[in-house]
Amino acid sequence: MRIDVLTIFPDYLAPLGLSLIGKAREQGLVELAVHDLRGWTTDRHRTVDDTPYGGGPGMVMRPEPWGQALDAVAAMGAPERPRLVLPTPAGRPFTQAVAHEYAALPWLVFGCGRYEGIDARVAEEARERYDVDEVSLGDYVLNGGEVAVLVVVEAVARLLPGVIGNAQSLDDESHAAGLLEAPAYTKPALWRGHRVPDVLLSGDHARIARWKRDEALRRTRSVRPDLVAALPPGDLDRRDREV
Ligand SMILES: Nc1ccccc1-c1cnco1
Repeated sequence: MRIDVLTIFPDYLAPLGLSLIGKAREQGLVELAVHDLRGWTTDRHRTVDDTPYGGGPGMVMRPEPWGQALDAVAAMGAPERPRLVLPTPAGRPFTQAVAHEYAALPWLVFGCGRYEGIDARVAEEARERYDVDEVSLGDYVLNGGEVAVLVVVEAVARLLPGVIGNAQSLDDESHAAGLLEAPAYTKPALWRGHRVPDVLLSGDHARIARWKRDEALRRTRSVRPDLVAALPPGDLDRRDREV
């Protein structure tokens, strides 16, 4: 997978060179390039923002540098047509399902907005050369898209074959099968008066699997009833409904 990131703060993306992603890059599973948007400005002050039409506080990112930058990046991998991912509070929710969707794509280009956002015509015009996707990580406000890109890249890259050592662990994680994962424990069996649930020390794999399923359901019902409601009807058996 090829990943390009456009930002006015390239150093913010430095963590993508560490551990998991760093290893994926060494293994040639991910090819990453971070581009400074100011490289496509033409004035002495390398201006990327301006006052908003219609008034209002703050500044908006100018369309010209974005247009030039997106032209240049699209040309780097032509004739492939990349997915342009624009993190924004006004986007569709980024979920594990979207992470899987992205992991199946050959080329992701991320555009990091700052200030009050990017001139709306940029996403509109980019549709000529990109499949454009505006995504939100949640209902809160960040100062820019860079941290959102770090989250999305990690969530996607770890799904690529060979990046995570034990692919099995991907199946048991929260959101993997639409439920939150069961509580996890390790040694010692007794810690400050708190014991590990006996079933986990029983060696009875069928009972352990059932306990994990029950706990996952119980936990999901408690903190994310919306996930239980969204499960396909066939996913919950009669016993599940009694948990
Ligand atoms: N608040 C933001 C500001 C700039 C770019 C993305 C966001 C964002 C993405 N998901 C939630 O917020």
